[in-house]
Amino acid sequence: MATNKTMINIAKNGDELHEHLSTFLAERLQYLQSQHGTISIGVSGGSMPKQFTDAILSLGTAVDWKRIRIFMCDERYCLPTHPDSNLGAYLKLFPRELHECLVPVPIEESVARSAENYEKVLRCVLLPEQLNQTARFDLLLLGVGPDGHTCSIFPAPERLPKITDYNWISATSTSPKPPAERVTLTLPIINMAKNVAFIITGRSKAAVVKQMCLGGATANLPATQVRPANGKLWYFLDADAAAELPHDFTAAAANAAMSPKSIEE
Ligand SMILES: O=C1O[C@H](COP(=O)(O)O)[C@@H](O)[C@H](O)[C@H]1O
Repeated sequence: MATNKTMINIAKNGDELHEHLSTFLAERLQYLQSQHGTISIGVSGGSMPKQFTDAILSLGTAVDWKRIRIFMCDERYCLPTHPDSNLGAYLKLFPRELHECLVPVPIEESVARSAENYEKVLRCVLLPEQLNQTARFDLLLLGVGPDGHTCSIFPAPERLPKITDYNWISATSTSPKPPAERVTLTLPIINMAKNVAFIITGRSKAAVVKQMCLGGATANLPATQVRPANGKLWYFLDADAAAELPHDFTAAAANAAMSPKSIEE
């Protein structure tokens, strides 16, 4: 269910979605860069690499790249050179001088070992001095599949065993969406993030979006379980993804100015 921490943006088309996303990133990064330390951003794969890259690169020198670390919210168990690699998609789109901002998921001898070592990377970068704290990402950008998966958390999450010390990262070898082997953030660390933004486009997502915005959380639709405990939640939708929202809901949201609009429960 949308809460009063939920902001909804519905774009008429791809250009407007780009504008919404660029404005959001500019505002969030301006705030985060006024704070101290590294800025940790998690990004997703699929359709997001181009959306995110176009938006953040459009901000030019407003981005303090030397403080930014971009993590994969999930990764397919393959090398960055493989066409399935989420990191590989960003490496192709980011200018070479910014590649050092991209934090790879270690691809080890097994997908479980990759998950274990990725959690160690997170502990070192996100919490160098507070190892027993839960890592709080500054910003997570999530996609959603038509089946309600987000990151690589698919329906029937028993696929995701606790395999790492802190359970911030898990792995699956039975992803129903190829490739089968993946590493992923878990819901506990997702829901500790300070800011979470879904970027969802396409008519195939409309039913899931309706459940995410108007229905309750259910394990059958993992994206509905993303409810940042002390963070803010944004939805960046195109008209197709918002097609099953009530007309007045859509109208109200669509009338919003560029800035996000609080939607009361
Ligand atoms: O396989 C994946 O799918 C989801 C959704 O992708 P989309 O192209 O439908 O937006 C993506 O968020 C995730 O990172 C990826 O591994």
